[in-house]
Amino acid sequence: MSTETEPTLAELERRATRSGPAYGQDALIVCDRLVRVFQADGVEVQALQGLDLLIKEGELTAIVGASGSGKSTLLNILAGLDTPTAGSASVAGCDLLGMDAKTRLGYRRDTVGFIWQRTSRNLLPYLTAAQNVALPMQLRGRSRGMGVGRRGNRARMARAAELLDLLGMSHCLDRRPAGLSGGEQQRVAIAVALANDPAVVFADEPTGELDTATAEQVFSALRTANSELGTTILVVTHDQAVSSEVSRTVSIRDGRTSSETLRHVRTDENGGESTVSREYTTIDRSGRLQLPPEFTEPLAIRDRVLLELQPDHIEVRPDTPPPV
Ligand SMILES: Nc1ncnc2c1ncn2[C@@H]1O[C@H](COP(=O)(O)OP(=O)(O)OP(=O)(O)O)[C@@H](O)[C@H]1O
Repeated sequence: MSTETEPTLAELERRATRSGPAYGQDALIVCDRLVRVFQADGVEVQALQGLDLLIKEGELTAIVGASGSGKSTLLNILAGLDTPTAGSASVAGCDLLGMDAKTRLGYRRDTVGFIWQRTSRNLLPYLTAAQNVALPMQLRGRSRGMGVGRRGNRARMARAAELLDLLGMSHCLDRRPAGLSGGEQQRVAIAVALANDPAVVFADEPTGELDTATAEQVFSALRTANSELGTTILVVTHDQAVSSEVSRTVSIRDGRTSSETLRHVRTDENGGESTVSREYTTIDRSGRLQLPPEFTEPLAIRDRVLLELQPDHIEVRPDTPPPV
């Protein structure tokens, strides 16, 4: 039997604090070792296998991945529609695991906005574009100080018109969804998602039903919302080409983040602008690194590799027999 006394809770807390800043303390969205296991016909499916993700306030990020990689599972958790089996997730300081039904409702109404792939899920067919945008403000009630009655209604319609104008949709204020193209409907849906000034907007395949040119217009509206209003936006899609539309793309593979592409605009000495993109591989919180098949396959790397620390990089070599 051990003679050592057990550390007190205060001591454990002190040790935890001493180990440095908390994971993701400056991020708006924090996913920490998220696991989601489904049971289907007696078979266990691990949709998320310890997914780590940090998103800072003001970022416009796309999550991409093949079918079945876990994108919808992640989005459902972040949207407050599902809870993880293990791990933790928070959005704008809201702990997504510890919410009761009332808090969850408030979270979905005030903290986050949604754009779904099916336009019919985003807009009510019997309301005009402006009325659709005003509706979430009305449902939120008086808390935002827009007042009640006619004055409140005027204030809501004015804000709806402002948002639609920002997204290049001022010509559609009084049209119902049936009188709008698919791309126009999605741009109105962006205004609806922004109506209550949410901290984050989640978009699930928002351009899935659109052709390439129209999809570009929708992404341009998302970029405007991000740059003009500062709203953090997370788009989930299986379309890898979306990388050219956003500044950060995070790839998911087998329920974990695997790689990232960051893009930024570089200005040369003559004022000319060009876009530079860089690809990164993600290291998870345990130091695990996923080597992409484009790197492992040509070198026949399989079970293990040789690592060598250099002053400014790490060398990764195939496991060849040592020289005799
Ligand atoms: N409710 C569920 N019950 C059982 N298995 C599920 C459930 N939801 C998702 N899965 C499984 O979890 C894995 C991840 O699914 P998910 O829908 O998150 O992937 P995805 O990347 O969004 O795919 P897609 O692009 O096709 O929508 C898949 O193997 C899927 O079959």
